[in-house]
Amino acid sequence: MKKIRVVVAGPRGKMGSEALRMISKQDDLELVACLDHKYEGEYIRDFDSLPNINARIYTDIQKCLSEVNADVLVDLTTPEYGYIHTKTAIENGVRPVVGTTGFTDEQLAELTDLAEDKGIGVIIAPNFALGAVLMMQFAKWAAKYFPDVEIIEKHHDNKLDAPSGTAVKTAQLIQEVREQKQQGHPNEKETIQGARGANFDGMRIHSMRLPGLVAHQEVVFGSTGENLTIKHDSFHRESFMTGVKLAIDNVMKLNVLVYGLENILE
Ligand SMILES: NC(=O)C1=CN([C@@H]2O[C@H](COP(=O)(O)OP(=O)(O)OC[C@H]3O[C@@H](n4cnc5c(N)ncnc54)[C@H](O)[C@@H]3O)[C@@H](O)[C@H]2O)C=CC1
Ligand SMILES: O=C(O)C1=N[C@H](C(=O)O)C[C@H](O)C1
Repeated sequence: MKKIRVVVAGPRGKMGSEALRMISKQDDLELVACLDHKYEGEYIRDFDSLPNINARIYTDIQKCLSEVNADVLVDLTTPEYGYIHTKTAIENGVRPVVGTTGFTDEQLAELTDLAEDKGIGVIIAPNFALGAVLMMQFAKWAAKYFPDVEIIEKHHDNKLDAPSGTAVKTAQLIQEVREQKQQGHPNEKETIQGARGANFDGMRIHSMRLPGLVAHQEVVFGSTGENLTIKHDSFHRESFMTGVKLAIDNVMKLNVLVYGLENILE
């Protein structure tokens, strides 16, 4: 069996280290290298907290991709470097699977065009947890009938981007079906700036950051005399790994960029 040769960017992070553990258990995946911003030339096996894998760490993506003959780059880093890594991977014919959130609309559009030009598969998934993907789909369905909606996302306090990628993707999916509407009282005024949350096409997104949280979201719909709440919780980062594996397998069959795991679920 030919194994898929994978590079992981961000191997010491919360998600990256979980991805290494997942990859180490798969017969059809091989971790061939990692990208970090330090520890050039060291090996994953030398870190006590990481699985015993004989993969070298590179700090220069160009050098890494020219030496290791990778099929897929899994990026779990930061918005700034995730974008650079994704672009460089596409330019080098390596298929990116990107969990990193916080890309701008312009960056997503540019990467979409680049993938199309090169005819290369890319998956950018703001959330790899299957339950979260279903939560977003259920919210899209509900929004056809309930145009009054607010999104509350709750994350650990080491998160760099707000709102979360999942909240933005949820709002985008809702926007596709929701009748355009400015919610709340037409004359409402914030006496403290930000009190009503971020405004996405008239919908409000509220971001909580607290120690102890992992990744949680509620989509709350309001109507006369009733509320509907669609809720998802990730209590452990293992919850994202089924989706990461699915994305690695599927990106090998694609020749365009897809944004959201729902596009590859049967
Ligand atoms: N799509 C999904 O299902 C999920 C996405 N995420 C996203 O994944 C990203 C990472 O999240 P966490 O693991 O929680 O963060 P983290 O802070 O634990 O890990 C990020 C890692 O990236 C590394 N890094 C920073 N600059 C780098 C560079 N230039 N090259 C290589 N590595 C670099 C850091 O050293 C760190 O180890 C975030 O954008 C987060 O929003 C997180 C959870 C699930
Ligand atoms: O940073 C995180 O932790 C997460 N980020 C993703 C997001 O921004 O939606 C996915 C998940 O919510 C965890």
